[in-house]
Amino acid sequence: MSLPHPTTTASDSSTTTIPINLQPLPHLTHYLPDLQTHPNPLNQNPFFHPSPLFYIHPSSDLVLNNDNLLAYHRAGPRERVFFDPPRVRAAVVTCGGLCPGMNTVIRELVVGLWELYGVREIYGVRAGFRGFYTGDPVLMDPEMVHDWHKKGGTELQTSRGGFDLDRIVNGIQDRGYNQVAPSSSSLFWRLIILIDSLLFVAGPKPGRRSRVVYIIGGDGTMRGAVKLFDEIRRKKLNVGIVGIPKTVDNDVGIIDRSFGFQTAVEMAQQAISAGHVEAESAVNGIGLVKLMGRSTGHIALNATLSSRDVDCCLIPENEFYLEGKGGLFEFLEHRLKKNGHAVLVVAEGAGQDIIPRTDAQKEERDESGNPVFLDVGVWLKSALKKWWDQDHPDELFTVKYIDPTYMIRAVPANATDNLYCTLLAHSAIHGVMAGYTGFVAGPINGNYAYIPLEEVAVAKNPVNTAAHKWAWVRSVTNQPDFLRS
Ligand SMILES: Nc1ncnc2c1ncn2[C@@H]1O[C@H](COP(=O)(O)OP(=O)(O)OP(=O)(O)O)[C@@H](O)[C@H]1O
Ligand SMILES: O=P(O)(O)OC[C@H]1O[C@](O)(CO)[C@@H](O)[C@@H]1O
Ligand SMILES: [Mg+2]
Repeated sequence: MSLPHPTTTASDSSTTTIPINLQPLPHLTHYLPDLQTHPNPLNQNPFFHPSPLFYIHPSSDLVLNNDNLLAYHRAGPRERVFFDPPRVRAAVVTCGGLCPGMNTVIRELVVGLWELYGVREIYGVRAGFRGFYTGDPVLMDPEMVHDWHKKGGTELQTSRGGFDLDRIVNGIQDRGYNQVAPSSSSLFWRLIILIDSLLFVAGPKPGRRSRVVYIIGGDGTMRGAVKLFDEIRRKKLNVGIVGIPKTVDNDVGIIDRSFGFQTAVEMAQQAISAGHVEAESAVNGIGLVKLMGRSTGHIALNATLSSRDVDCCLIPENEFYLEGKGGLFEFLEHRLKKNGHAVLVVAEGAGQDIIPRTDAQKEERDESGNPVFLDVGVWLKSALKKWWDQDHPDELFTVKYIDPTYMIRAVPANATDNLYCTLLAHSAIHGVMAGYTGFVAGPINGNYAYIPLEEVAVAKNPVNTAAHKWAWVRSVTNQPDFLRS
């Protein structure tokens, strides 16, 4: 199959022919045509000898997305690389909320760059995008990061807001980091790096340093990364930009799922079990568990399916109502009569349209511009009590509200997510080294691919309430569909 053509055709030995649209992927040579290539340093690795099938060849360079029949370049090492590893200066940054596995991705980027490609200058940019123009970067090596995969959070710190494009690009351009890291903080090194920065600004010539920037973050971060990439391309800078999608909510589209999501679902089981125990141990007891999920209910949905203790799962994609026929109160009334207790799981973004709020509350945004939600759990608890007191003033009733919010994301990744993070990091490294830029590394139908950043930044991943998985939830819970008849 010939790859440079965006549209090709694949046919099998039978009669069907499927048109395949190979998504074009930005490459540094698109605006720096004279870049030199080098043999992949993996050829010189003393510990393993790449077999002929080790490198991705044009004939195997394709991952098909079954959902939209688009094809993407396959992730993996290429025979020739567009960076001279000893002259690479890499930066890693983490943005947005926490997610299990962030530290694993950082660790694997450092170890992979160091061990596989021989890169020795790997900087951690502190506290999100703003770290490109404030504070000191940290020089990382395998020894420093060796146990980071066992830690929750991000050792580099993270933040929301602070996306100042000019200052970020200037930060990268003027060497990126205004302070030399500890191991090279002598005046001599400062001078060398200053000269190097001036040469870098002068243009990409053989022997000059190249930058690669690994940006770990969610949908907002990817939108910022697109702007950063566009500006870097406009300025024709020899800087590779790669995004690694991170979102505990699993709200980034195209890829199969985001790292840390499964760990979060696993952690959510503890909250649901506690809600179940509390509910069962009370007369007319309700266990109400709020789980993360700003605009998507994937955590609530998956936690419900795995737990089987849940009577009703409320997600942002499926509007619900409280009173009247087919409403939540009527359903709970039946469940309490039948079982004596009920467990309710609600995603934090659910019901936001029906919670009363002031005009000021409607306008409230966080530093990144995301809407600030009211607490659906607190509101539901109070609404449930009011309803019961009104309809059953003489009967006992208890609502135990459990809000494990940060507990499900501020933990180390589980084994599956750790493996996933490793593959993501290595995929990202191979792609950048091969000269690709402005892309995201991620799995599509189980195969790791390189997807243009622009596509990922706009691709959302809502729960499809018309699809099988939501029908499965409803068959497990038998909850109402909340479609007013
Ligand atoms: N449209 C945008 N353009 C440029 N930068 C953006 C944009 N949206 C968000 N950002 C920046 O991206 C960073 C992270 O964004 P945000 O806080 O929305 O988190 P996120 O990446 O979506 O992660 P998550 O929602 O999973 O926690 C912030 O520094 C924010 O300023
Ligand atoms: O970390 P913060 O700013 O409190 O944001 C919490 C939000 O981050 C997320 O974990 C990821 O977007 C959401 O589920 C949640 O609404
Ligand atoms: Mg987000």
